[in-house]
Amino acid sequence: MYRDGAYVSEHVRPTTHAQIQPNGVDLTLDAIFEPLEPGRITRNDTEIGKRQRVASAELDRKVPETYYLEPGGYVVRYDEVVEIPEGHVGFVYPRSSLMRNGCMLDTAVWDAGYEGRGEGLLEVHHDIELERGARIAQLVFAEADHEGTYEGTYQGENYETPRD
Ligand SMILES: O=c1ccn([C@H]2C[C@H](O)[C@@H](COP(=O)(O)OP(=O)(O)OP(=O)(O)O)O2)c(=O)[nH]1
Repeated sequence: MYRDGAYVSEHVRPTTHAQIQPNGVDLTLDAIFEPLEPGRITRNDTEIGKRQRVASAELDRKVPETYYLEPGGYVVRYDEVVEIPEGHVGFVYPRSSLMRNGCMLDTAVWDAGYEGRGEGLLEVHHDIELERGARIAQLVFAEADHEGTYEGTYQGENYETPRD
């Protein structure tokens, strides 16, 4: 069974009322990165290739900061710290407005016990303007059996990353 948005919001911080949806909680955009060098995935190891943070558009000196993105693949970091409670698995979907504008978010499985500010792959098929702090995704929780809890590489990721 999927949990309701109010339950999910107890595990996402900070959360404003506007982020709480009937079936989940919207996640907002913090930073955007562009992969620069090849990464590597072997049988025993994973290496994330060097990447560069995308600067916000200087055009019009928009406040809050706004990113103007041309077609390509970008890695986005969400602003909220997410905690996946035991007995659950998390899934992130794109906000439909993103999709309707010709963009897509590709996401993987969010494991029970994971805590951090996660990332997703933003596919831009058509130029788009995204404000930093805009809602771009929605996190939902499904009840799930599991053996053990998440203890991988990304546990606690970006926890301390300052929001500059
Ligand atoms: O779209 C996603 C999906 C998952 N995660 C977070 C939550 C998840 O629990 C963690 C690790 O994901 P995964 O287990 O897929 O990572 P991995 O590549 O297998 O690395 P490791 O084995 O070190 O966990 O990353 C994200 O930030 N974005």
